[in-house]
Amino acid sequence: MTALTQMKCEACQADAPKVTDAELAELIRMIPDWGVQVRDGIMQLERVYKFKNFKLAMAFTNKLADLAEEEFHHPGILTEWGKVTVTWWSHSIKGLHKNDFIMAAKTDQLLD
Ligand SMILES: C[C@H](O)[C@H](O)[C@H]1CNC2=NC(N)=NC(=O)C2=N1
Repeated sequence: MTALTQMKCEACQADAPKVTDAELAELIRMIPDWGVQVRDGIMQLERVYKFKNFKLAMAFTNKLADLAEEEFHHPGILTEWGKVTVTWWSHSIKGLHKNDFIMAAKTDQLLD
């Protein structure tokens, strides 16, 4: 199977299918540092990245913003001194699409 980081996000229409439970179980194993949260009934992927200070946290945030624009798929981002909380879900389907797993894997690559 192609690595998530080699894939591109597809345009996610409102009628696009959410990932199935089986797909979720397979995909979440590919991004072991990410967790699944449910907020207001919406399933989301979330990871907290730690940094030495605010400047480094902000630099990561800006790289993530560029990635989101490149893929036209956007995360929730909470940037604080020394940490950045990143949350991925698909607004259009109010849940998780494969795009969110692709973007979580690509977010991890920003640390390289
Ligand atoms: C208006 C709508 O949010 C936009 O068309 C795009 C842009 N970025 C997006 N990002 C995410 N995470 N989900 C979306 O459904 C989405 N849609």
